[in-house]
Amino acid sequence: MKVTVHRKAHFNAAHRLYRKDWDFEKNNKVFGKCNNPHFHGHNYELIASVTGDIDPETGYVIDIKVLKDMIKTEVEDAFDHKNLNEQVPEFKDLNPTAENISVVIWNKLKTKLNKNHDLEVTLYETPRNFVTYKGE
Ligand SMILES: Nc1nc2c(c(=O)[nH]1)N=C([C@H](O)[C@H](O)COP(=O)(O)OP(=O)(O)OP(=O)(O)O)CN2
Ligand SMILES: [Zn+2]
Repeated sequence: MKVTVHRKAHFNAAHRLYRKDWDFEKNNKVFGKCNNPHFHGHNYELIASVTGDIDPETGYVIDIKVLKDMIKTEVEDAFDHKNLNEQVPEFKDLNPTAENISVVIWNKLKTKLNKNHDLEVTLYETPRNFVTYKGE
């Protein structure tokens, strides 16, 4: 019997969507206003969903406090109030789209979870734009 535990979190971050190997015109054509060199920000909302068996002793799939602390260390402390392109090493050569941010978050959290836990990340870039990634 598998149960999924969800934890919400949020962070504010700035980014610019562009490729360093494309000129400004091509970046503008593909990424539009998101290519603004002065960057822009989003209030990202994250849902980390951990699936596993209920431990018969504790009744937990995972202690939510543990998940909360993990998200704080791996995501909030690393991304909150940062310029993703310039201050977060994972995006030095990786466009910080919602898709890529979700994969980076998934990789960071997955290494901290028990092997028998499955993880799905849902990342809202805006209230209407969101992505999901579960490591497949
Ligand atoms: N597939 C993706 N498409 C876009 C991404 C992304 O990460 N993945 N990101 C962006 C920009 O970050 C952009 O800033 C999105 O915000 P916004 O322009 O506010 O979004 P909308 O135009 O959809 O706003 P609405 O108010 O919902 O119309 C663009 N594309
Ligand atoms: Zn954006």
